[in-house]
Amino acid sequence: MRSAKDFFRPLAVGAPAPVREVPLRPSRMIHFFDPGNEKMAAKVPSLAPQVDVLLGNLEDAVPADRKEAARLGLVKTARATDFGDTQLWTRINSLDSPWVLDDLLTLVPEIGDKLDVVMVPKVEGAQDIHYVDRLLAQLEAKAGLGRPILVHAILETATGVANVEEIAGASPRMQGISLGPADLAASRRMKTTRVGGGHPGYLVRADPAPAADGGADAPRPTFQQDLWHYTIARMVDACAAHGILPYYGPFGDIQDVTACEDQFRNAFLLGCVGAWSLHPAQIAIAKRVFSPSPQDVAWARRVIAAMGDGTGAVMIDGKMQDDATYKQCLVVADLADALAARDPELAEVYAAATREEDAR
Ligand SMILES: CC(=O)SCCNC(=O)CCNC(=O)[C@H](O)C(C)(C)COP(=O)(O)OP(=O)(O)OC[C@H]1O[C@@H](n2cnc3c(N)ncnc32)[C@H](O)[C@@H]1OP(=O)(O)O
Ligand SMILES: CC(=O)C(=O)O
Ligand SMILES: [Mg+2]
Repeated sequence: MRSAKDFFRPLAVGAPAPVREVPLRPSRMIHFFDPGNEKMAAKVPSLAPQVDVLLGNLEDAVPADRKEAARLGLVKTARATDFGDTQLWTRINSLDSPWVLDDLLTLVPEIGDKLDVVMVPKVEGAQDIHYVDRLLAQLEAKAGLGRPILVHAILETATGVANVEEIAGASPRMQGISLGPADLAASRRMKTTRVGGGHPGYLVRADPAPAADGGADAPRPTFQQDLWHYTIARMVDACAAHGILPYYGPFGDIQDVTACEDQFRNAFLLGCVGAWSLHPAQIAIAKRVFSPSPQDVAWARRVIAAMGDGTGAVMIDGKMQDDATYKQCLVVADLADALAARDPELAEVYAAATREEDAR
């Protein structure tokens, strides 16, 4: 293991210094597009102002015989597009694939100055991050880049989940982790064929009713459970412990916008900052879910104002507030401020709700 003293030294002579804090830029939706698909790539300039992150996908969903076209398409799109303050990410091919080396050897020199984050699939442990970390440093030095490209890991193997804490802390380059429910299900030999979401067979059943209410013959309600709760919670803790950001990944049933919203909201409430959008229809869902509600923002701001220096206890509308609720409210209010800085419409919605709360 590297000494803590060396952790923030560049891994190659001439490479930019590692970041000390992950930049908290809004990333409510990581919008996937296939850069080799000309129709999709043509939509990038109009999508850029609508999303927080655009991700050129080179891995799964890109056919094997289109890998090179996707890589070159990403170079072309990145060069031709003004992304404004929208981030540009890429998902490279997996580290055991025949394409990943060329992905990195092409992208860093060609568009390294435009790439914010490289997403690495099927990460199994710290060793995978260390490999990418050193290679990126060498390539950044060679390309003369002035800032480091950050790294995002997909949690999608059983071994990766077992090692999630060491992955989260493997490098100052680590920006965040996304849940990859499809590959993870396969790796664990789960018996679901969906991309994320629940399964009607994964449930608990109420006890039989008392004899007076029909006993064993009475219907027994069932309650569907969340297949992903354990993994998301573990991922959130690992990320929070290492100061990086957790994300829910993809929801494959594009037409089921209701269940998509539920899955995203569960992740938001548990601590995730965003999710992937695979189709334009999922962009608005992620934007809605991962922006705190105006009522929650107004309430949080009211508690913060009432708590002064954040210590002690006060009563607001019959509810006790203290140092801990103050911190909870700061999470919501700080997120709202960051989103409002990027989105004037949202800023106005939050301001109006705050005025209304203050007037009560
Ligand atoms: C498990 C994982 O690894 S998940 C991550 C990997 N998967 C992906 O990246 C998938 C990305 N998404 C897609 O490939 C597509 O959305 C699909 C295949 C799911 C559906 O595509 P289509 O059948 O074309 O959907 P649909 O007909 O509804 O598309 C409507 C329009 O949106 C466009 N569109 C669809 N998805 C996207 C996208 N992600 N970005 C930009 N435009 C898109 C289509 O090109 C189409 O354009 P048009 O109206 O000009 O013809
Ligand atoms: C996200 C992803 O890659 C997966 O679910 O497999
Ligand atoms: Mg996957």
